[in-house]
Amino acid sequence: MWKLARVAASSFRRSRWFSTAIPGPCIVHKRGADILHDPWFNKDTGFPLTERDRLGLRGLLPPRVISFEQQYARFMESYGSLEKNTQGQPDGVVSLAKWRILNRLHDRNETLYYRVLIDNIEDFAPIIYTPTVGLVCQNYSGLFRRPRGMYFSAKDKGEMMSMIYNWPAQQVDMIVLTDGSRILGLGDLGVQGIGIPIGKLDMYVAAAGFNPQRVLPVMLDVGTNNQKLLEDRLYLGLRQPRLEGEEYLSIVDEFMEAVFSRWPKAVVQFEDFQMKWAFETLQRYRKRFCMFNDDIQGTAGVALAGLLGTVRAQGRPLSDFVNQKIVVVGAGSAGLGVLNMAIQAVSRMSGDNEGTVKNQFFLLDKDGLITKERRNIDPAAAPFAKDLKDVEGLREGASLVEVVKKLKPHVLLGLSGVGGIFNEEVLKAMRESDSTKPAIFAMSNPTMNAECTAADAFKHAGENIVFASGSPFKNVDLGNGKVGHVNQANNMYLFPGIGLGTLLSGARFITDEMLQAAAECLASYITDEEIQKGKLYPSVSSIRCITAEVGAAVLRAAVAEGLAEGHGDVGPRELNNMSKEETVEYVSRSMWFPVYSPLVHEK
Ligand SMILES: NC(=O)C1=CN([C@@H]2O[C@H](COP(=O)(O)OP(=O)(O)OC[C@H]3O[C@@H](n4cnc5c(N)ncnc54)[C@H](O)[C@@H]3O)[C@@H](O)[C@H]2O)C=CC1
Ligand SMILES: CC(=O)C(=O)O
Ligand SMILES: [Mg+2]
Repeated sequence: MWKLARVAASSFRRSRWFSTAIPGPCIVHKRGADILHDPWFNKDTGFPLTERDRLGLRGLLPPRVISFEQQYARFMESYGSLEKNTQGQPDGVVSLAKWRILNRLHDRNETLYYRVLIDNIEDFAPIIYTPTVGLVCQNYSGLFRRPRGMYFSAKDKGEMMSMIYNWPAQQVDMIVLTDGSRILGLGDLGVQGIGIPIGKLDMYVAAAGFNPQRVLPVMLDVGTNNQKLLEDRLYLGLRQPRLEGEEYLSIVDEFMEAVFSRWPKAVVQFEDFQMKWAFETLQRYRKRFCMFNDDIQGTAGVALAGLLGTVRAQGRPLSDFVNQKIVVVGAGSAGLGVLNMAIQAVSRMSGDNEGTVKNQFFLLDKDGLITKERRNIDPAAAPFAKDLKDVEGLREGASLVEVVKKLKPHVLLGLSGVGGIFNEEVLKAMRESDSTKPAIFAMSNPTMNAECTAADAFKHAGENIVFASGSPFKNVDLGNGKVGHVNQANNMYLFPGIGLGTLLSGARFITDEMLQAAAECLASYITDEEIQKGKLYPSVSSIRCITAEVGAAVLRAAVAEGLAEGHGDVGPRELNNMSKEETVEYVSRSMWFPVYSPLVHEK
């Protein structure tokens, strides 16, 4: 407990780098107890006496004023005690207990909540984001205490244009939307998937400095095909099968029209939609609204940055990327998104057309290697299907182990959602890889759905590998003082910067060039020295700095394309005149940082 409090105090000081010296006032339209019950404004015992007088709070709180620093230390002490008291209990029980204590703070005092989150992001991201958020979604109906975000259901058809005005904030900058149909690797969780937009937006606030008063998590409840949930008496969503076809699309259309009619400058992130709707909605909206699909586009950029890192880890120039044999396991929204972006990168590097560069990529789904012989092939996967003559010795539907043994790939990348499919035999086969430093990316979430554990990867594939996983694993002790470094290949390195850069640019659409700029920025963030230590991504603890760089790269790409219309007082001309460094500085300065602002009441 003592140790945690010490760490907390020092990180508290470190984080002040971001704070403004004198926080500006904040206008509040309520008084008295209503303020104490509003987590956006509540300071708990931290209200100074003068403010208590001004806002009608005198007598509603114990008399002593506790400083922000003291409140912070007190929370961290409680958290430390909880860690101590739950030692030895099952992981799931401990994680949910940690989530509960953080969630209670979130519900009560957002300023303090986001401050502890920012300062301790490496420790808390696994609780508010993957993997614990998966467990929270699975148990959401039982855990539910207070609503957060908005719920639009199939029963709200025709009402959304007015419903959107029920949201209390005047301005919304960032929306994360899900229909709950593919939550991490856990499948259809219906309305319970709301935990994902909430967790993603927590990362937006912590990593990109979005003002929490201007973010909105949204659940589009069109039913669920999860029989267990339909039969669960506590289930909080619509008890009906999912809408399909035009009926489904008309609900999403109505929601998008409603959002952009109230907040024309908002950015919308689509998250955890099942594959058919992920691609369809991206195509349908990306030229009409300012939106992107994180699973397809954010993941692709993070994976590409990691793949370029593996080329550097082999001591080869980036141009050697075109010679890497890459096996992608999982032909869903994430796997296909990665392939599309990687192929664009190779064709840019080689100046070759995309038809020939596809040769180095191999794609498997639940039925094995995808070749042109595949019956009823999904149209989105068809461009990556192999000609049998190009995979001599392999057959349509060849198993993963057959493919790895035959091809000796440089990279094995899993986005299948299936825990443990990189089994001992597959990992041992990677020892014969043609690479001097084979790479294993077990990117599926949450932890139990990872294609392999970090320990198994180093044990079976050898100590010489580079390893990355979607959810965090601890570094692996290889003995003799050696450490197998674990990277977290998760789209959280990019989506906050994509959202922030887009917002500040004022662009009406998110283009491939903006996304590519984000990926290239992340790829170049890591130094050669770090790469030599097996690091492909920077530490999560520096996520605000990374996001500032990524956001600036996205913003500059929008400016270069002539799409930037500016944001607030900063117009297109000012953006155009900013140097690269000035853009990073501008993005950093635009980040909200949690401090108690003086509250001023206005009727
Ligand atoms: N690390 C990260 O940043 C991200 C990770 N993900 C993870 O990727 C996973 C997949 O996501 P989506 O592509 O959206 O799902 P999806 O449902 O669209 O696709 C899953 C794919 O895996 C294939 N598959 C299933 N069983 C298989 C098996 N035994 N062998 C080979 N392939 C198999 C399916 O045929 C399908 O093509 C999820 O677990 C998700 O959490 C997704 C986005 C980002
Ligand atoms: C990280 C993420 O977006 C996913 O697993 O779906
Ligand atoms: Mg996702």
